[in-house]
Amino acid sequence: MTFESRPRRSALYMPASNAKAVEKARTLDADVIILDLEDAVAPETKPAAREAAVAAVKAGGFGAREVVIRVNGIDTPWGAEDLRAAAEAGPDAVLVPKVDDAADVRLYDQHLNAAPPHTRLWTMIETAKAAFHLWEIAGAVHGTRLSAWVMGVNDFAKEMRARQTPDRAPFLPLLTLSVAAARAHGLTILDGVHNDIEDLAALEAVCVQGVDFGFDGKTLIHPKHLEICNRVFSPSPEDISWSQAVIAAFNAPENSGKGALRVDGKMAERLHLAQAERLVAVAKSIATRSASA
Ligand SMILES: CC(C)(COP(=O)(O)OP(=O)(O)OC[C@H]1O[C@@H](n2cnc3c(N)ncnc32)[C@H](O)[C@@H]1OP(=O)(O)O)[C@@H](O)C(=O)NCCC(=O)NCCSC(=O)C[C@H](O)C(=O)O
Ligand SMILES: [Mg+2]
Repeated sequence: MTFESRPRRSALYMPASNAKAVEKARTLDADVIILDLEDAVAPETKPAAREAAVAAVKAGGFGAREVVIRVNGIDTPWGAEDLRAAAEAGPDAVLVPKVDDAADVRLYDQHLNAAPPHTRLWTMIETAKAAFHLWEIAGAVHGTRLSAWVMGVNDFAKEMRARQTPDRAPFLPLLTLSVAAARAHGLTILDGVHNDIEDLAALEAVCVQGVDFGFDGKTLIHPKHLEICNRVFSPSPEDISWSQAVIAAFNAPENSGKGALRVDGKMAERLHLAQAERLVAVAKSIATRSASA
């Protein structure tokens, strides 16, 4: 069985113009670093931020962390040059904002023609229009570099004029359908940011909610959020030991040909075996990642 087991529990945004934050990112326990050129950067600083992002990618030093550049939209004064520069720098991925439909994905993909093959296309899901084109946007994975979605709950709330309540009730349909569309097309999907820097209990609650939804990880805006996010999005010791027991049970010769088993007092079917194999693979990649940090 093949599946993406690379950990993407935490993806930390920072303004690419903030040299101190970018330097700090090389030491932080984030699976993904997102060098932002879009909303975190003021218009007058955008060209300098672009240069800084390119220089940071070229300089490297991020270890096992994936490095992503988030560009400005193609309909802005900076988008085309951001895309050209990002393609030339060749980060792990280029994250594009405010995608409305599959045509947008294909357009951005064309702008990355000159990028090296390892550079993937990630898109934000954050517009009201996108909410009605999730299936088509995810389907654009075929024939393009698209490989991941990132939820942009701040922009979505702005467009909807919705309030960001602690239970995120206004966004539950979008979050569920986005995970379903992403899974159906084999995309990685990361949850949106938690804006309150200091309320770590609320952060933990939304991380748990993100895991419950099936997200692979969460985007973050502050290093303080990393420990909680990494912990919550890692398989727990109990999950790992249950998964190992399920794998062992299905591998036992006496169980060959059986579809359903009792494991530690619970029913396990072959669909649980597939889940268990994935969870153990994810746990192994997290352990490998931690050992190399
Ligand atoms: C939100 C912040 C502006 C807060 O900044 P500040 O109050 O200055 O932070 P601290 O003083 O607490 O910082 C302590 C140290 O940590 C470093 N730091 C802070 N934030 C980051 C970061 N994101 N990455 C790396 N390092 C960081 C500081 O440099 C301090 O270091 P030291 O002095 O050595 O102790 C700030 O946190 C920030 O800019 N965050 C990121 C904002 C951002 O990128 N926003 C864009 C993405 S969110 C979004 O747009 C989502 C989506 O599109 C949607 O629509 O929802
Ligand atoms: Mg946004």
